[in-house]
Amino acid sequence: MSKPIVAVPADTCFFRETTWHAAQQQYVGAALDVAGAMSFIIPALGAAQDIDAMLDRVDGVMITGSRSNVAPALYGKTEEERDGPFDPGRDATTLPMIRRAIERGMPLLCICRGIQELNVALGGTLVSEVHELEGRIDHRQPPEGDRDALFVIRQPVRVKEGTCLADILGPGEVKVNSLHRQAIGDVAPGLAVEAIAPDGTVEAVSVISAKNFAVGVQWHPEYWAKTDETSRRLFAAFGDAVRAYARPKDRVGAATQ
Ligand SMILES: N[C@@H](CCC(=O)NCCCC(=O)O)C(=O)O
Repeated sequence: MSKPIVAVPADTCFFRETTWHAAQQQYVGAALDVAGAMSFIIPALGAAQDIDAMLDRVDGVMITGSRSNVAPALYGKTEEERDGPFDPGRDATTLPMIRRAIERGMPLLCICRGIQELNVALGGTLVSEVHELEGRIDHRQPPEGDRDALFVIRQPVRVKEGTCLADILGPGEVKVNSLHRQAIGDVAPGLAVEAIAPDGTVEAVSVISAKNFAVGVQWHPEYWAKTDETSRRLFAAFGDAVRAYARPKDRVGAATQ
């Protein structure tokens, strides 16, 4: 059986005087090395693309983190300067892809911005500048250091009993990294909260009606997926789901050879 393939929606980036559609090495590398899945990076071109035609050709969807934020208008909020930076092309691609992947029963892993997109896609809201909210801790990346320092494993989160995540990680406390200014506000109907930070910030959710693995995490399991057991287990579970989803299609392929 060839390695399964996951769709990875790109960020819109601008460098060398032009626009690129890109995904970071840490995500596609963890998908290949730990989940055992190849990545098709999907341009952030929104409705101009046939989402179903793309999903027909993959075995799962991984929504990555990004420094950009979901447009506030998508969750009924008036836009403020502090809500940016934005990536409307990514929003226009990820939100319909998330909804369609769930409807089709495809494995779905949403990371950091990805959990925020999952929540908005299903009707929830976000809060900005979490660290300024009463009783909340600072979830932003550490103020300095190299990339390893920014993604250091440092924050406790509690995985709730009886959840999808508890089946993968075990219930109780795990340590994660944290690099986000926004967080889930109103949890979307159809999402179950699976893990929370000590200040009550939602750190993981799952799709209640999902016919497959459909999990969002606010932290970054991709970064230490090879060496951190909590991170590794999450990516391994995603890979198992993607391979199981691919198997029937692989048999069809073999049958027609
Ligand atoms: N922009 C959102 C989501 C944060 C996120 O995905 N961070 C990852 C970026 C880290 C990096 O790649 O440098 C928020 O701030 O909440």
